[in-house]
Amino acid sequence: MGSSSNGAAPNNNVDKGVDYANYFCTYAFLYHQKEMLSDRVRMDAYYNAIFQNKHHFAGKAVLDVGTGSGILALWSAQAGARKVYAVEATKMAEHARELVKTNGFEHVVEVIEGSMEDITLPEKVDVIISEWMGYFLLRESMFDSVICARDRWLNPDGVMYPSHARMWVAPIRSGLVDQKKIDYDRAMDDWSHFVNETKMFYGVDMGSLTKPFTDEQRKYYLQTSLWNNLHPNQVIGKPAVIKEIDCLTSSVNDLLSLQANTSSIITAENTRFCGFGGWFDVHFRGRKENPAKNEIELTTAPSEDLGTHWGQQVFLFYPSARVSQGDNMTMNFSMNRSKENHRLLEVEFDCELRQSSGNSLPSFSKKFYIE
Ligand SMILES: C[S@@+](CC[C@H](N)C(=O)[O-])C[C@H]1O[C@@H](n2cnc3c(N)ncnc32)[C@H](O)[C@@H]1O
Repeated sequence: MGSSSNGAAPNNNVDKGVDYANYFCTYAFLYHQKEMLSDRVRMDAYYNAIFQNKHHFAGKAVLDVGTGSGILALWSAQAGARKVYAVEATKMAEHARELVKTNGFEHVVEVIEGSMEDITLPEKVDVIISEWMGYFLLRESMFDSVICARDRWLNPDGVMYPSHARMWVAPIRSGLVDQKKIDYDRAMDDWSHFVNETKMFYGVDMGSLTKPFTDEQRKYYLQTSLWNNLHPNQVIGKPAVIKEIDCLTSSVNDLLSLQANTSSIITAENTRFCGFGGWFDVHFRGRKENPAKNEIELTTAPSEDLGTHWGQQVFLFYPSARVSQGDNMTMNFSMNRSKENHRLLEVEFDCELRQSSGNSLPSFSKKFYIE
């Protein structure tokens, strides 16, 4: 990432072996690639973005950052690309190479096994395509690698696929808030029995470990965000955008620490506020000088029919609070990367609820881990 021109390169000191074990290794399995390839919302969005905008691909050089099975590289070739460089860090590159061969595009797609940050291409490219989005958009921090690729290899008039991204949060109701408290209480009851029995039967007092065990369980059950497929009727307030990203210009520095002050009007009548749901969308718009003919959106918002494998991240507040239509929730949102693992995130909400009557409830805040 050394040649990044407009962003810091904070991950130069990441141990590659540890990063492989923690992150890349799952992508080497076909079952994991299949999960992404079976996500119809994701597949349709990328497919339509490419085939409804063939003018961006026909006769062009394309770079697919993190090609996985090679699907986006193959579609780019089918849409008429002159050359596609398909870069993949894991051994999945071998399967991608096989698919390129059996689908008859060996003369166009070159699969390169290696990390995007380390490899060299013989030319600059007209298009960078990548499916880099993690849970709540930025988990996995893979967009860093796309930024690195863009700064090194994209022609000055090149286009990014996707071109834009947004992060959203909204107040929600969810029965999970009670369930997680019950699970936590059970785990702590079980610990009490365990301490008593260990003392009684084996003569050792484990009581001094109650505090660290409590911290551990509290983090797991009450302070870690959850994957969930929310139904739209669980969203009880107006969703708010907390971050907008222009993939052509944003830098790694822009993503290291996010802050947003925003608010949401409660839209549901007399209900429970249980926390926040978070999701993202990405857009394929080309660039101003070379726009898409058909703009495509890929959204991971709560949906009645087809969800995505990203679902939504749910941040639960216990106990829940009664809210009513017209109440105003103000939020101070911040998000940082975990110090232990730059691919994981820590999120903090500072909130205040002003009721439609004019009363303000005491402010509340909570920190969550996205693991
Ligand atoms: C979310 S998957 C997408 C796979 C495929 N493009 C698709 O859309 O089905 C991301 C892929 O990028 C690869 N990857 C992530 N960071 C990379 C990097 N810095 N260099 C090369 N490959 C990378 C992962 O191993 C994984 O296979």
